[in-house]
Amino acid sequence: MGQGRRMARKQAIPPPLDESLVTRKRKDAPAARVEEPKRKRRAEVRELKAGGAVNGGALKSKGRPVKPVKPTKPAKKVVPPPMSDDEIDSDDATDDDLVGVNVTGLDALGSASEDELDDEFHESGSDVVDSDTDVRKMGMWSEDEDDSDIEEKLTAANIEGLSRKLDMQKAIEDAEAQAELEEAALHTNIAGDKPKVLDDEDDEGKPITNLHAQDLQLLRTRLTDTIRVLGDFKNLAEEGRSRSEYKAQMLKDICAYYGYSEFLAEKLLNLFPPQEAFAFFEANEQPRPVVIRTNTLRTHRRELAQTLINRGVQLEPVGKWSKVGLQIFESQVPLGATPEYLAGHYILQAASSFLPVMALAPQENERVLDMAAAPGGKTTHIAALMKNTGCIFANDSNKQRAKGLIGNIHRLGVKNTIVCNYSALEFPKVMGGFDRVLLDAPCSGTGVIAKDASVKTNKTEADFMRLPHLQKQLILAAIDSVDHSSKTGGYIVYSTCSVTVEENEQVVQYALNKRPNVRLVETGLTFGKEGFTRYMGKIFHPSLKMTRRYYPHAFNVDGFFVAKFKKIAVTPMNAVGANGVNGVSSTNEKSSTENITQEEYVDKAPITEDGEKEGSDFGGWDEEEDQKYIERHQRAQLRRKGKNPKAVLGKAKMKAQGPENEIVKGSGKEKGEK
Ligand SMILES: C[S@@+](CC[C@H](N)C(=O)[O-])C[C@H]1O[C@@H](n2cnc3c(N)ncnc32)[C@H](O)[C@@H]1O
Repeated sequence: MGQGRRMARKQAIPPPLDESLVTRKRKDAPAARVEEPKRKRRAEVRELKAGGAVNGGALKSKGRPVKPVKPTKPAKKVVPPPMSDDEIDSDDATDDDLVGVNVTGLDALGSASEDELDDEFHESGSDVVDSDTDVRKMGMWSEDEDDSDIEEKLTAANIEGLSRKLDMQKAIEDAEAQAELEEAALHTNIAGDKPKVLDDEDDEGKPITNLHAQDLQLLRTRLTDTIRVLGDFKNLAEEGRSRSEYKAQMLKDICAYYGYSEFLAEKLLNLFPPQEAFAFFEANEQPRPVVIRTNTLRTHRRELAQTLINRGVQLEPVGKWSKVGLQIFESQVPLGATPEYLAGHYILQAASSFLPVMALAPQENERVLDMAAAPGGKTTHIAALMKNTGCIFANDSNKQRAKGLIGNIHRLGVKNTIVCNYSALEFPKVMGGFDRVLLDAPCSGTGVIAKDASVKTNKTEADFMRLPHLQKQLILAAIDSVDHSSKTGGYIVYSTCSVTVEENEQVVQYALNKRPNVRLVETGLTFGKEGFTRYMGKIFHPSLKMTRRYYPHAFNVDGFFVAKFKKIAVTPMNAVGANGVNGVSSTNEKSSTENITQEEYVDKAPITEDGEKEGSDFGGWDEEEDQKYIERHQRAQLRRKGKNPKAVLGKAKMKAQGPENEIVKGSGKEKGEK
């Protein structure tokens, strides 16, 4: 996605990322987005009022039918969100994405008027900006306060103005919504007992082809009516109409209204009950909150927050689940060009991108492989959690993207990482024996449609054959690269920014089938929906419950999937290179893992959030550990040359220890003696 699309979107004040909506059962689909239809309806009404004809042609299923709603007041002096450093994780990402930051000339972040902003800034300024010394004296975030204190104080420090604004906004929105509902009830059949779902033909029986703004609103009404009927079919369905008729109608309307290809719309629709599907499609029309991740190799979150607040950034902690994320509400400075950004104190990173790394829970001094690493959002997070110790191999098959990865590694002060440029399929032949492996796989990007709307139409059936095939081969390579006997690890995390079952549960099931030496384990993540154990006639291993799904409508984060495996034995010889076409067990098939008892494996190394660090800003090297590796390498080299490592290295060691040692420990000959 180029910058243009992103820049064209105004970032309204987003709701906070909500991990409180933890739902263990898919059926408990949250009604969290009940507000959404209202919002959309309001947007349309505003368009209609403004006389803005919405592109009727879009209803012929081209592109997005609803133009982005312009803010009512022009936004001034506010700087928009730059693209995330890790933006568009899908493999379709272009080099533009690697630039990752937006320095100048961007649209406004938020739609508040200058006056409003001035007020807020003054407000926060009186608390924070102008009284820097006071704040520091008070210790906005003292070393010993607990997390909740920290979050409360951060919020209190800059959010007062914001919350007043939100209150006002909410009051206005509520009033508008009420008026609209009343207006809508007059025009539509919503108020009726049994909604008569609209036909595709006009009164004269001719097909309605060229729909305009009003039609679009009617289309939306039909969509919501259809969903209502599907939610209570027995009582609300019209006589003689079947459930599948209503479903087909819903699919058609989703394609027309949101601009999806029928192929993809159906795939996504099948993931949810109708009401939740609607919430998902709606959420894909809204940008996700802008989030930055504090680079704890360089700074603390509280210091970073303080500095950014002083620069006019309105922010708050991303949620209790992360100690390093900050959600940005508004900014008067370009977030991709602040001195702190350039000094590597933070990286722009979607909140959901934190999750795979948190699940991986890398430990200090481990050897970690990041198989598909560019542009490095997750690699640099791993490095921070490892406090720059141990060794990370950050691999990406795309050389251009690997350059962006190197850039981020340098900017963020990562010093324990080696970048390599192989197809990850070549692992473990290139290298194996890792304590942990992250496979953030190339995917279709159906979780990030809000960022890249082209996904709506450019994904074909071929993509959903090609990508899962690649993902399945990659996951086997990831498993085979891990050292099952690692004292601290032996874990593999598989993640995608897609929500399709083909790219997630089916890939995981394939891995379980082909590698009986791995088990799924809990991700350790505190929120997220359970992965599917059944889907459209397919049955997956019950442990798939331990995988986690993230949706924009449920948690206000990008769509994501995270699975964590523990490798418990070497890969059996007969499993190596196993190349089944489809590892998914159908209702009739028995999974090869079904008969294996599911022992419980718990990653004893907990997710060590990197909010607090001790010692130097740059972690440090473990000299002793390094020495061991250097010596091992030297010994191997000497042996290859046909020399006796003991003799050569022993001599060198004595020399290094100084003349006294040479005399004492030597062969009795003093230095210089022949
Ligand atoms: C989802 S993105 C990775 C994002 C990255 N983990 C981050 O957090 O910044 C997927 C990456 O996989 C890379 N890729 C695609 N096929 C690959 C392969 N066969 N081996 C290694 N990398 C591959 C793409 O170049 C792309 O950079």
